[in-house]
Amino acid sequence: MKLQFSKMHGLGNDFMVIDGVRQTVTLSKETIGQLGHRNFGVGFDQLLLVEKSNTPGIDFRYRIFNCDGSEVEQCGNGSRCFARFVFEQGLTNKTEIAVETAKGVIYPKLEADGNVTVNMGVPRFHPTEIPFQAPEEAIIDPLIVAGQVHDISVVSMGNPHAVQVVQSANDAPVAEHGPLIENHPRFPQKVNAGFMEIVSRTEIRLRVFERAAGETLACGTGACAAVVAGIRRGLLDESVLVHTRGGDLRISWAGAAQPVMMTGPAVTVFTGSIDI
Ligand SMILES: N[C@H](CCC[C@H](N)C(=O)O)C(=O)O
Repeated sequence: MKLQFSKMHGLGNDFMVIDGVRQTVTLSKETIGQLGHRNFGVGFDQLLLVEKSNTPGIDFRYRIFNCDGSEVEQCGNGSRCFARFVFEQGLTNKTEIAVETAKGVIYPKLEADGNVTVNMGVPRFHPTEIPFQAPEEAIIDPLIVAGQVHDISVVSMGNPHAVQVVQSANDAPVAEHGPLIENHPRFPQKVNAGFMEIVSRTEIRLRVFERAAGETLACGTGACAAVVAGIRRGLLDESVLVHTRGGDLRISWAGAAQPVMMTGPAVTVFTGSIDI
């Protein structure tokens, strides 16, 4: 079968985006892993699958697979690319859409300046919603990593995040501690590990060691989780500029029970096809 796709990225977090509306797409975990391989396949951090939705008021279904083939609940940088893809491909003429994911509905909007703003939904904090093994919800939890106690903040944006504050994002032990946090036994479904440097109350630098993908140049849900964690810790104001290695995101959160808003770019690199 010849599979049509677009190769896209959001701040260097890159995606293979597939139209599952006009194509019949059935991909095994193994096939996705092969497609995700950067030498033997297309190469991507995540594969994004566009599907029809049968839910009234919802425009599309959005499925996300890490490059190892594991299906996950949410992808922030991918949501911006998703919105650009369905518009560019003529799957919709709407610049503001409702998209259902494995955990909730998000609302991307194509802005006139070329950026995409996404209502990423309400963050969750209870251990059972992360999931995370802890007796109760807390703003900070101690986590032993490499024999040292690290103060983390757990946040779910649909997918799980463990965020810590570091003096310098550039010097943070991302390669060493990222995998230890990702695979920590207190996270039964593993976790994305964020390393946040507070530049000011309205600016951070962030690196994220992503679950099943390793460190990416940017992580949209990671940026949302980091800003929410910083606001809950009293370190950040409502609207924050997030510097990632791939570029900048604007994240804002008005507090409990409010959605997190994310604004950033979405780029189509090329369109192609591959026989699978
Ligand atoms: N690796 C993540 C999924 C991709 C999230 C990231 N690419 C984003 O932009 O939010 C996870 O396993 O939860």
